[in-house]
Amino acid sequence: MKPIVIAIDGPAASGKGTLARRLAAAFNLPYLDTGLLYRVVARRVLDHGGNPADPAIATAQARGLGRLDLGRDDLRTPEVDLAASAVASIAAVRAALLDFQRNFAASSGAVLDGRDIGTIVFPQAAVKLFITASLDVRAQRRFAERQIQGHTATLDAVRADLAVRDEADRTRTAAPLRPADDAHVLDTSALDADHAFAAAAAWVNQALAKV
Ligand SMILES: Nc1ncnc2c1ncn2[C@@H]1O[C@H](COP(=O)(O)OP(=O)(O)OP(=O)(O)O)[C@@H](O)[C@H]1O
Ligand SMILES: Nc1ccn([C@@H]2O[C@H](COP(=O)(O)O)[C@@H](O)[C@H]2O)c(=O)n1
Repeated sequence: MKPIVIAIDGPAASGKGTLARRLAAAFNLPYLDTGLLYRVVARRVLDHGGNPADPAIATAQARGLGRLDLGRDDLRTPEVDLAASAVASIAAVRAALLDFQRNFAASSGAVLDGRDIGTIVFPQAAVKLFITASLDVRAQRRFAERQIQGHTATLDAVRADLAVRDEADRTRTAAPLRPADDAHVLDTSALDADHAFAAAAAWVNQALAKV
């Protein structure tokens, strides 16, 4: 198969990562969760006692990011959720992370998920998907996930965290969250993961038939 890039964007907990991992396995492509990059930058700023909204501090941490940082097990806390959204609104942080994302797909193609993959990182991607679901459905899914992991956050707190991040991600000046003009939009509010995968795989096969 010719290496292709599959770009997947959407709001928090919409199911991007679940879908991206399945597509990567099915089409034999490497997978990058780009949210992790912003989470690592945020984690590093917090570790140094810095303010995630401070452009100089956040950009310095983004420039020093290493591949090993992505394996940290302390990147998915509520504190890091909000700090990641803060560092992600800084244009210089985003610029510092662009090469990493593009290099990731350079030799073999890739599936990447995030907020600006189809609009900024890979505007020429062979397939662009925008995965969404209602706030209530996303909150319920994330809440259930966090309960299994033993977290104590309430459903209301999880919903509030998602709403705050969505608003910040959609309204920022730097690479705001939005579907690319040529993205396939998939609302998974009433779709389980198998049906979401089937719809997305059909779009990928359509695109592959053209390359
Ligand atoms: N179509 C679906 N139906 C039901 N549950 C789903 C579906 N897709 C994903 N999930 C579940 O919803 C939760 C969030 O999914 P996932 O982590 O893939 O979202 P995400 O968009 O990648 O989130 P984030 O932006 O925080 O990285 C997970 O528990 C996952 O198992
Ligand atoms: N391409 C991306 C990916 C992520 N972000 C920001 O990071 C936050 C955490 O991302 P998750 O996918 O792990 O939820 C997210 O809220 C965004 O602010 C981004 O800007 N661009």
